[in-house]
Amino acid sequence: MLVLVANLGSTSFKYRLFEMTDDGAIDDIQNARCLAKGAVERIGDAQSKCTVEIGDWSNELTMSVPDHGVAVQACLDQLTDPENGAIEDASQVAAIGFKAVHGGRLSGVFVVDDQVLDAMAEMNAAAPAHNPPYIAAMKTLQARFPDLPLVAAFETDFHQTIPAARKEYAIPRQWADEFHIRKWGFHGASHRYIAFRSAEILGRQDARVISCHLGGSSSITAIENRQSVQTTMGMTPQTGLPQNNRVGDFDPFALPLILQRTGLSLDEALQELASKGGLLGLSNRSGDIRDVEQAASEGDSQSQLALDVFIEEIRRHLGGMLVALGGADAIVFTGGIGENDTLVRGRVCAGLEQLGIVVDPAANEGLRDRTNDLGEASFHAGDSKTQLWVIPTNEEVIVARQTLHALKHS
Ligand SMILES: Nc1ncnc2c1ncn2[C@@H]1O[C@H](COP(=O)(O)OP(=O)(O)O)[C@@H](O)[C@H]1O
Ligand SMILES: CC(=O)OP(=O)(O)O
Ligand SMILES: [Mg+2]
Repeated sequence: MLVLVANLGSTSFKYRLFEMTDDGAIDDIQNARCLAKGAVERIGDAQSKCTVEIGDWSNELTMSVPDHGVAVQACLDQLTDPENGAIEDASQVAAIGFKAVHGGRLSGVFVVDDQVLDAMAEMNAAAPAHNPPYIAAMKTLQARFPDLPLVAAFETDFHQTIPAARKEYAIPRQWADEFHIRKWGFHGASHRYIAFRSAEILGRQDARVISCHLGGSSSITAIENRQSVQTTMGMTPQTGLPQNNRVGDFDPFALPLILQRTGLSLDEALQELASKGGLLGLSNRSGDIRDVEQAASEGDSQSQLALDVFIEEIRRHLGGMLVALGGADAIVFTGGIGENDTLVRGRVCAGLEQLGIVVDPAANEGLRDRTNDLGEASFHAGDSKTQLWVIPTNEEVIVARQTLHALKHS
């Protein structure tokens, strides 16, 4: 059975086509053969990088990809390309699984129908960078392939195990009960993959792991017994760490002042916080950490500050996670920044020897030369009580297994 997985990130579009030969459990992450994968980075920029790998054939090109709709179309064209494609036409695919973000009252895995689309649309204002492109992509695909099941695996699902004391806001009770205002948490597919994969690497199911997913969007999750017990994102993916261009944690009582002084409406101010905040707002240059680091190294003080705030926020939350878990067996870095950014990893883990966290700087610097075939490597010193790892995330395999599970059991 072929399952196509679509992952629409805040800055990217990624897809993988899997061949699934079983109907086993969601945690059977080694049991899915990837036939094709592709990605578009820096969506919306003049220069988006598009990569594709199908069997032995691979290609990379730079072009303008203005939005996720164009990216989804390009993926279908690549997959069905008569010369290098993986399939002749989309009817060979049994289902498309989506790494869907916010379903509000719906948290779990669902075959997409009007009710699912309505629940997602109710959350458009809460997840403006994510839900509208997902809904658009789902509607386009529904219209084009009416017989093809679409499955939404919501990111919030993995965080259902967080205890009440760590997910309730201190707000009037009625708002929480009637409007589902609480910390939902996101990046569930990525943190779940890290939970399963780190348990395999550490050889224990009961490990205490801190998963740092740092990318266009970033969040940290504390994991115990392969379950989420604390996370940084809240009611919406705007909260927690500063994101590429979204604000992160912020005091709502600053809003009246902003409205008064700028003359913006509430909607306009929220739109700015969700598109001109984060690394972009702080640096006043770019939401991409590669640009921010480059500018900081050339002496741009605002970019340096953006980097420092990002790192301090990661460390603040890391402290909270370490206390929640009573210490960690491993800290894992993943996502576009976590997997690639030596400087961020080194600074996040620096000076924590008293807590039993000791970096091997040479191992961190030379990590790329030591990875296994999944791109994984550790960078802790021999006397570190906590292991430090880079584990490239594989959100798509989690969604593929969830999709298979939903099809077999719906
Ligand atoms: N080589 C690199 N060094 C540092 N950061 C990188 C590198 N490659 C990608 N990134 C960062 O990763 C981000 C994309 O991460 P990703 O997890 O793919 O994002 P998302 O799914 O949120 O769109 C980019 O915005 C960029 O800042
Ligand atoms: C919250 C979320 O899913 O983030 P992204 O896909 O942008 O990494
Ligand atoms: Mg992502």
